[in-house]
Amino acid sequence: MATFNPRAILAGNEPGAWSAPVPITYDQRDVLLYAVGIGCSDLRFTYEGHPQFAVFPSFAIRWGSAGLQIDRTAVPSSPGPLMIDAERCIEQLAPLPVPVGIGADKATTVQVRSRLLAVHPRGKGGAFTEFETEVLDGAGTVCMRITTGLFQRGVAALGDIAPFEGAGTTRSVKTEVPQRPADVTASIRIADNQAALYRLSGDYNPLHIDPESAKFGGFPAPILHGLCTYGHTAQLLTATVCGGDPARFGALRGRFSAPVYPGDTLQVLGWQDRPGRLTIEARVQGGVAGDRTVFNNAFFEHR
Ligand SMILES: C/C=C/C(=O)SCCNC(=O)CCNC(=O)[C@H](O)C(C)(C)COP(=O)(O)OP(=O)(O)OC[C@H]1O[C@@H](n2cnc3c(N)ncnc32)[C@H](O)[C@@H]1OP(=O)(O)O
Repeated sequence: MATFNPRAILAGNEPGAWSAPVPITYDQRDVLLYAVGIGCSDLRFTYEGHPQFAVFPSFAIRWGSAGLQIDRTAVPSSPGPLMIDAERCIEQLAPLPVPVGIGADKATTVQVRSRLLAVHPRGKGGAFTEFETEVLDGAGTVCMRITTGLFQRGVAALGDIAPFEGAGTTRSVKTEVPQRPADVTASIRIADNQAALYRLSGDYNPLHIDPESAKFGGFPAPILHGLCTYGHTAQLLTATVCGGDPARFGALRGRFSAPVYPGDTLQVLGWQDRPGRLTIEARVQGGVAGDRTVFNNAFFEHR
């Protein structure tokens, strides 16, 4: 029977060691493809000839846990479609460098390092694992700080995993949505082929395209990447709250509380809870899975 001891790595509930930084290179095509993958239509993010062409801040989200060699004596795994994205936070400290063209010679390079933050058992034989990632530009400035939360489902049923004690300090937050009407609302229909488009940014998990994999994962149809939901939420908030200015994006955190399907209409609601910060929730009405809250325990910080 597999046993896990995250305490061996997360002694005193402190984060694990940082990985060695890994270089990651991207060009304008990667930036453009990501922007359309999250439903952007603002030319600042979708046209390299725009005078304020910029990398959309959540572009970095794909690098969560980059560089980390995961120790499987500490972190349970669940195979393929049974592992799902659970939470994310991205904090922008400085803009990501903008590549000057398309092709390897025009690409820009950042350094990315990660560390393990926490591993905790969750009911029904599941586990919740969190990592922290930093993205550094060529001058060594930390541009982005990312927290990645993954939910390993069904590990007990699959691997008969012995109960284990959690370790580390979670970054999860609980937020209550006010009863009053939202101060900000924005919505977008997720295109039928959005997951097929988003996966071209590098997340080829078949859960998002192959009906058989979706069935194995317990879903009636392929579900949207959590990071695609996150990106849509981020771009709607940037457009609505920040006038489309990426420099005003501070941080976006939240939990993927229920799956989104291509064809759903995503509605993002925000309640100003203090200057520069909104409590956020995203909802879907109807569709394959009926009315549901799909992104909660969430906030957006802006400048
Ligand atoms: C590689 C994959 C890529 C992807 O992109 S996957 C697509 C994006 N992700 C999703 O669509 C996930 C949507 N979320 C869900 O379907 C559900 O959400 C979960 C299956 C993750 C969990 O649901 P359930 O098993 O019914 O859990 P519970 O009974 O509601 O809660 C059990 C404990 O787990 C915590 N929890 C629930 N959801 C999450 C989450 N998303 N992230 C972190 N923790 C979660 C709760 O708090 C609670 O814990 P406490 O008993 O200690 O209170």
